[in-house]
Amino acid sequence: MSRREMNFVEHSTGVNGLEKVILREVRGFSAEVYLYGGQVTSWKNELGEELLFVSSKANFMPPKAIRGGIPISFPQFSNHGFLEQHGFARNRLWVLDPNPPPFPTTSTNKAYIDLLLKHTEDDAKNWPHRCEFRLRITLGPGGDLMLTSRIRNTNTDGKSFTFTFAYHTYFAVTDISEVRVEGLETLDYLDNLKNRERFTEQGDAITFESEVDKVYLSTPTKIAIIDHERKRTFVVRKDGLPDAVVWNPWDKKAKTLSDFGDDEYKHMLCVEAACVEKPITLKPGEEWKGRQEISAVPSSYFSGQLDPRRVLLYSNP
Ligand SMILES: O=P(O)(O)OC[C@H]1O[C@@H](O)[C@H](O)[C@@H](O)[C@@H]1O
Repeated sequence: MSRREMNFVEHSTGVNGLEKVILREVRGFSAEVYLYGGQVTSWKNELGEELLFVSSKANFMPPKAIRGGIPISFPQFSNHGFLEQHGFARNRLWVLDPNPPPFPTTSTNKAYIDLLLKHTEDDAKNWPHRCEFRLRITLGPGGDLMLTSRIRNTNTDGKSFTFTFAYHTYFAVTDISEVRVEGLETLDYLDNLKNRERFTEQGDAITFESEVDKVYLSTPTKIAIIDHERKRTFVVRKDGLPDAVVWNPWDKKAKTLSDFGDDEYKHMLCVEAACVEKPITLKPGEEWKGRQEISAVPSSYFSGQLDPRRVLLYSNP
């Protein structure tokens, strides 16, 4: 199919009648986004292989968040505050943004949508602020998936607000015990399993043999997740998001999650571009931007560095 005939953006109905949007690119890549949560729930390569994990037990039913894909933690990461766990953005109905402010750079991407989350009077009871959260989700011609969040303080009472944030990305992996994460070695992290105590990561790349729930601090902008068995490497690139959360519930915790299969921990790993340690403060009228771009490449392309041809070809803004 030629690029001109292609339907890059299709509006459709998903599980339980929830509205979703399918993004497609010419070579066969696709992604699905639910308006509920403003949440990516599928990202497939040109062979139709699913790259994100969504639990077989996920509830696609408000008010619970969808377990898998890319939920958004806002305005509170996890339980680091007095709001509901991971904030409210992941269990609100977003709307299509009819008139998003332009991005400073022009791009020829066609498979994208703009979503908007407006803070309701109801939400304001728990979080007494006004804000506009604009989310652009783009599927690039090379299959890369880009999420850009623009959050603006629209308070009219002159008050600033403060938030923490994460793109809670669930990557699909073949076997967690054969997975390695590169880019976080020797960094400091807060261990959520040890009262957020601060430690320093030792040695080599990170591997997995038990529950992990860590917030790595001030990480490089590029992190690689290597799935040895599938010979696939996910590359996470991030901007405006200094931290990175790594989470896998392992067997015991998995059993306590009602929307997560007992053995599913073997096939997922969350690596989350985040801003946790130093919350962001916005004055009225100010805007913050945070961006995550993920790509999946054959592992042979990755040897400590991204393949330079891909970087040149697909580094879209
Ligand atoms: O079950 P939830 O609310 O989606 O959270 C899942 C996990 O999300 C991670 O980001 C947190 O670090 C964990 O502490 C938490 O358990």
